[in-house]
Amino acid sequence: MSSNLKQFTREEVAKHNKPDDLWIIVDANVYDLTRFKAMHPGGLAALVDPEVAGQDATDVFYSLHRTEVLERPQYKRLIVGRIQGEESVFTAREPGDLSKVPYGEPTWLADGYYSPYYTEASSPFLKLRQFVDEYIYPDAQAREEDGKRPDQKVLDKMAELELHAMRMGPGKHLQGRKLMNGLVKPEEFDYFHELIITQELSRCGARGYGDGLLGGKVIGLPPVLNFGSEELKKKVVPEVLAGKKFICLAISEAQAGSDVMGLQTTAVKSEDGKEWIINGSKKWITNGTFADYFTVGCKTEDGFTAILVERGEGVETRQIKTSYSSTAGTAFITFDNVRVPVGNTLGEEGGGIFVILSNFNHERWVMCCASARSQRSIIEECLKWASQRKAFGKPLTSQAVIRSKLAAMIARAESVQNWLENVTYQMCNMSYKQQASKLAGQIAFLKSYSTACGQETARDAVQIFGGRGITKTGMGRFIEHYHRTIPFDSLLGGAEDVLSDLGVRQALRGMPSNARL
Ligand code: HEM
Repeated sequence: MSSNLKQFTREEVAKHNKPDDLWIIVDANVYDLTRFKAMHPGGLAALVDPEVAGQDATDVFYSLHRTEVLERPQYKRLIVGRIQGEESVFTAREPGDLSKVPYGEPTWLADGYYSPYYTEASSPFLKLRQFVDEYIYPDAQAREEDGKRPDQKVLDKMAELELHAMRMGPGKHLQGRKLMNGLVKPEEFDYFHELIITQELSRCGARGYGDGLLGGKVIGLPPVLNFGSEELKKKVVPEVLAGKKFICLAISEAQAGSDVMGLQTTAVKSEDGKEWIINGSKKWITNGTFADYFTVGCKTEDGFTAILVERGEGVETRQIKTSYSSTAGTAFITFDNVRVPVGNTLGEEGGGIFVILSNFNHERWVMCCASARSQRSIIEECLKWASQRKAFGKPLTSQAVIRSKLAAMIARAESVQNWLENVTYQMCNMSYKQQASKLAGQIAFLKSYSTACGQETARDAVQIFGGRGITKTGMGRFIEHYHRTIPFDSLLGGAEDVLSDLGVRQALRGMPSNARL
């Protein structure tokens, strides 16, 4: 494009400085705004200002607009030429590009840094960056606008790479699958690969959409995979891992959340003993509005039992309006005399607690992966904004208070990522049973620490962005989104305080009886 552009000198551009003949320079490109000026969302006055009309408006432009504004075709068309002998400096990133912004990538991806954890086998996963940029990011942004569930085409594309299967972690369910078009052998796939997948998906910048992308499966399918009958698995697992059907985990209720034993949904056997009859309701169920299957925690004669319910007669789902988008399909669900074959029992009757608890570690660890990556994206936004925004004639970075907030954010994100990688390394080397006993406390701490860090970073980011940090469009849109949705992270999978307490209780249980000061 650059070679075909007409070349102008700055003096030539300066002659076009009237409302009926209005040019400006942004990043070496010459824009004719004569007809656009009346439609400019920032108003006419900003453009006809003598400091702007006919002048180089690069600095003022970038202190008010995101680069992506100039990428929109309707604005690209306003370019009439290029300043002689100059090139554009601020290029939009290409799909798959790594960030060059310091701390914009974890060290294993940052130029010139090393990692003890990532090997050659991890590198194919970089291809995922391009996939996310090309397919997931645009759908995430569009669905964030219209609130609809993720496009089936995106889910199908993810299935082609076996992303749905890989998000369940290493295990038998990967056997015979061509992961990332064969780049990684199923037996080589480990938790670091899964960490990368979760972190790359979180880069879509839309919290609710991330959950809409079969988030319910990550927590709802493991009980079927690990505790379902062969017949049940044969029916459910292939269609869920192909992205064709949604499953969700339905545990919390209006009257009981963290208090799993206080749940009131009941399942009683039919007279012939062949069916469960389920009655009750569930609340805040991710993906519930569009789920085909529900892994439901029920009170039964013997205690608490996990049962798989298929959408059908007596199952009603209703959207809950949460502080994030309806893309996640967060539902209130009612079960009204729902009849389910007894073969749908997951694990032992009365053994539901074990079934549900056995997945908590993995679920919380996934949340930590996402949290660490989202914090990093916020740092990148803040570093860019603070560098390009001028206040009192100087970039925001010249203010010590801004630098101090950036320092705290970076320290938080790096500590979360480094702790996370250490825990991930332990997971790769421990059996599932060892993980359950040795890592439950560590992961609970890490989860509550990550989300506490995320909340502080969100608050600092809003202070750095000012009013834009609470504005849904424009420069601060990702900050507004993050700040609005971050409390959710601190609740799901166990509220912050509950998890910290769990971590301490686990530690106390491990205290040697002969330990004395
Ligand atoms: C190629 C030239 C320009 C284009 C295509 C353009 C386009 C836009 C768009 C799309 C918005 C809406 C905000 C958003 O969604 O990000 C906007 C806002 C704005 N623009 Fe421009 N603009 C241009 C140049 C300028 C210049 C040179 C100024 C100089 C002061 C300016 C001042 C503003 C202001 C003050 C706002 C409101 C910002 C806010 O609400 O925070 N624009 N512009």
